[in-house]
Amino acid sequence: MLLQTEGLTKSFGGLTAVDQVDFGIEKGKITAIIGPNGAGKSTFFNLISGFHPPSQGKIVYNGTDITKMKSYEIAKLGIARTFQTTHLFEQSTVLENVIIGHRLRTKSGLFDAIFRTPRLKREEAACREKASEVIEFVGLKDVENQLVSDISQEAKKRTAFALALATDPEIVFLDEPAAGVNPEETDGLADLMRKMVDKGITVCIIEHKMQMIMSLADKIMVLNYGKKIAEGTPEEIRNNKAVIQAYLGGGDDATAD
Ligand SMILES: Nc1ncnc2c1ncn2[C@@H]1O[C@H](COP(=O)(O)OP(=O)(O)OP(=O)(O)O)[C@@H](O)[C@H]1O
Repeated sequence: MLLQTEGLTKSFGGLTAVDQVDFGIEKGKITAIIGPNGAGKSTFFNLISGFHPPSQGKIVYNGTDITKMKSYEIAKLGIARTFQTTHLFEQSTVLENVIIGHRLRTKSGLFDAIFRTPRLKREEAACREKASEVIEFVGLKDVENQLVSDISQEAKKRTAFALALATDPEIVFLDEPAAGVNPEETDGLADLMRKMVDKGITVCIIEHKMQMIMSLADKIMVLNYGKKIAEGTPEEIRNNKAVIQAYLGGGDDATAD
């Protein structure tokens, strides 16, 4: 397993958002995390990417215990995540957004910026090159100089992917990559995820669009009230009684596409 959690738990006051979750993510595969609203999916992502410290349990990545690491240390190991498109700078271009995102993760500090050191110049050139490469990869070359406020929701999603890819990750965590886009655009984003896997990147997604998940994922984990209630192939999950009960019982919208 590329990434493994053991007894992973997060409590917020009296509420256990993630409850004793043991789960493994296999290298080179697409893994999906599903579950009714409030099931703990985003919190699970936040624990893995170091945005919240776990209350209990362990996270092991490539043999390294990352449980207590800070988010920037985890990012350096090759773990990336996307944020909602609302995190993009609307009044900057696609290219600028990707460059800024990349710059935030490179090393030079205020000293370099004031004195325009060779290191800064080298890093700027490398950032531009990398940004250009990932923009091409996600299919946004033709809109790279447009303001984010002027591009479609699908293109914003692709920009969010590009931001994550600019750090050269081994694994990317995508939080609802297809929320708010139409079925055709959803297919395009699914193709992009497959292309990422073909490039050797391991993909883990949270998504409510079941049709997409069922055709895309190699493995699915289902959370409900913070607990893992099932894991398996799409076929196994489709026929799992506990899963059907969780969705029907919760009146969730997850079956709608
Ligand atoms: N920072 C926080 N402080 C307190 N409670 C939180 C915090 N983050 C999440 N929660 C709670 O933890 C539970 C799980 O939330 P989480 O966002 O992880 O669920 P989710 O499965 O991603 O839901 P959705 O599908 O609606 O996005 C919810 O009850 C939520 O209110």
